[in-house]
Amino acid sequence: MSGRRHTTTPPGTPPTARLTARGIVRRYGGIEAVAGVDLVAAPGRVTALIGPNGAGKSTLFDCLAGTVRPDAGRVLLGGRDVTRLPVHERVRLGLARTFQQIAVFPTLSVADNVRVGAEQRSGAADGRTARALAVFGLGALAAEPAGGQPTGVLRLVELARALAGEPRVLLLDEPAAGLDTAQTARLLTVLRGLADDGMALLLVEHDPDLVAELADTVYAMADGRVVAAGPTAAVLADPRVVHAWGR
Ligand SMILES: Nc1ncnc2c1ncn2[C@@H]1O[C@H](COP(=O)(O)OP(=O)(O)OP(=O)(O)O)[C@@H](O)[C@H]1O
Repeated sequence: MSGRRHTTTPPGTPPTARLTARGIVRRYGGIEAVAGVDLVAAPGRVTALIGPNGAGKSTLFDCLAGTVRPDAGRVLLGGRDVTRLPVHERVRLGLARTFQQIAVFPTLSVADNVRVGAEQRSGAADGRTARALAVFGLGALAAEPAGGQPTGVLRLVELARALAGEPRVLLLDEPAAGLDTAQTARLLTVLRGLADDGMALLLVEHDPDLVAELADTVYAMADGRVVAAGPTAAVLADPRVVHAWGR
């Protein structure tokens, strides 16, 4: 996933970037959905955000992606404060995301869905579209309408669309949901490869086996706070995580 020359990333911007959350707070009425969270998603690493339902994972994720504005705290992308930047500006700086609820354009072809991601950057979108389709083995379905595809394929289309913008930081909300065993295996290989090439990956994930296999670093949240953070094996064995996650 090289090809910075194809992007509109501002000149002098390094090809890799760290995503940092500092003291993020987000309230809904009387609830502190996120109650002061620090987090780093580093280049070349897969970072997982885990925790029980209602822990605040999605809210934090949305604060990082730009769809929710935090009440306090800062979001830094490659050292730049993006806290007040809208989603499309963060995308331009190299941030991409996928959604828990699959969001594809059903009337567009598989390829045109992926092209939407490729066109987030200037330059030849054809090449980026073709590469992203190939990464997920979607070439044979390129001309088919997305609307008729099974959930597993749609999940891959969404991932390919995020990848087609050649992001520096990729946020993934339960990326393997709806995938079969073979698709999940392929996904894990692709995601590992992206991290090994220098991308920073942050995923919200409920499946402990997937986290154990893929993540380098884990942040465990409960009640809006990080209750444990560090290397995957240590966090997954932490009694607070076992208790809060109900494992
Ligand atoms: N738009 C909203 N309006 C009101 N309350 C919200 C809103 N979004 C989230 N909350 C509340 O904030 C808290 C954290 O929710 P959030 O969805 O971030 O948790 P989560 O860890 O992502 O849960 P899940 O794993 O079920 O997706 C919950 O108490 C939830 O009800």
